Amino acid sequence: MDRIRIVGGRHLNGTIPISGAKNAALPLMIASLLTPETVTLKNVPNLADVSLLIRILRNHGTDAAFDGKRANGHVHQGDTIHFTARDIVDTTAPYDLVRRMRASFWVLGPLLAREGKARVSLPGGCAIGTRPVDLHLTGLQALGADIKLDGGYVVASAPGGLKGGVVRFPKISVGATHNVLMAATLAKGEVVIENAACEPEVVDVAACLSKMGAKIEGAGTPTIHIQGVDELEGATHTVLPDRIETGTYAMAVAAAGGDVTLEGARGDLLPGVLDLLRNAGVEIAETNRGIRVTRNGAALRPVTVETEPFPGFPTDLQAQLMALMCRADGISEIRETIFENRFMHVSELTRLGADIEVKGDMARVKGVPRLHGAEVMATDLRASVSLVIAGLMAEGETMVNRVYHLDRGFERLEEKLGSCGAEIERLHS
Ligand SMILES: CC(=O)N[C@H]1[C@@H](OP(=O)(O)OP(=O)(O)OC[C@H]2O[C@@H](n3ccc(=O)[nH]c3=O)[C@H](O)[C@@H]2O)O[C@H](CO)[C@@H](O)[C@@H]1O
Ligand SMILES: C=C(OP(=O)(O)O)C(=O)O
Repeated sequence: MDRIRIVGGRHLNGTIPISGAKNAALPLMIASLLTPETVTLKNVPNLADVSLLIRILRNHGTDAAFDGKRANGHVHQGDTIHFTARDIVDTTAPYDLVRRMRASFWVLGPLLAREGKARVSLPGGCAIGTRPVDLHLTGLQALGADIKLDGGYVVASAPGGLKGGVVRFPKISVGATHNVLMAATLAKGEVVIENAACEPEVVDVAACLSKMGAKIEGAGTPTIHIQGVDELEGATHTVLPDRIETGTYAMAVAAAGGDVTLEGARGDLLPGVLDLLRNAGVEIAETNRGIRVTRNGAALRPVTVETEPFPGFPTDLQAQLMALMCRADGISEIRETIFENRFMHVSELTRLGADIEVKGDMARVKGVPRLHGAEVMATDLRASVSLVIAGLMAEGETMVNRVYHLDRGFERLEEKLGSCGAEIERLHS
């Protein structure tokens, strides 16, 4: 298993290109199941999750063709991939593939909408809570699907096609919104989704579906109206920049000190996060190239924040913020409201000398004058990168084990940080 070695204390200076968003690319790829024509996606990040989803889609009959760049082995910033699901050859998404990644469960809605049936294993993904799928299932049932659970699989059918209806989610779910939104595009009649997720990735998927001929209004607000159509066609769409990668590198620069431009980043995707960092003493400027993050010696002020659905502070940046606040000048309070078990980085940060006390969903982080390098273990995707951020601040060497979690969501992390002056390397074993 690969490991990442970091020697802390180096400032970061230069430019970091921001990749396409993993959490938009995955549902966009899945949306290609809705049409026999080609959906071309540009700016697809080169991540383990993307490769795994390509395997899953190929299993359903999708042809995934890369533009020449990747094939020639050149360094690239964003792949262009053409997805063509001319015929769905298999409506089963097997356990062995789906268990490794949460988003793979979202093939359920599109397969059901197009083929009238689907058999999809219950999903995996980051182990950050129980992560039920009840909202996905009741949402599809409201569109007329018959759903049974059989041996760890969701077996869904709608032989006459899905129909219009009102789906009112009792709780906001990004994945259930994606699943029902995609399914609704081919329903007979109008579908209204109430209490929908407003995340930019939902808006990006809706934009691509609209280019494919779907009739959608209200994406990005809590109420989405979809007028079902008989069929969808091909389209070309560019994946939006990754706001979680953007926030992560902004916090890395804040942690290490220095001056870095996050190229291609969009400030409008991070409302609240940039202001929170400014209040903590980090200089942030939105420029025509992206977002410039500067911290030159100023002390970090502590923060009080809780995670919330968009436009609130994202749970996917909670671990990174906690790492940063380990060196703040005072006590921060960070509350995790989305996932009940998303504090697994705390014990690893403690190995580096952090002073963190957890009570229920609240972490109280008392800033310390220094962190010191140690051997730590990555437990999930965002927890892993929080350890990298802590390693950049720590004195001496930090070794992050189990970095396969990182490769699910961060493209060329060592190269991006290394090119700005970080002492970081991947050790293959
Ligand atoms: C691939 C992807 O895009 N993953 C993101 C997606 O995950 P994911 O789509 O799995 O997260 P959800 O928005 O669905 O989860 C939000 C909350 O709703 C609960 N819930 C969800 C579905 C359901 O049927 N029943 C239920 O109770 C979950 O347990 C959680 O407490 O949104 C999360 C919240 O922004 C992010 O942290 C993940 O990075
Ligand atoms: C939790 C995440 O991913 P997943 O939903 O695939 O587990 C994430 O992207 O931070």
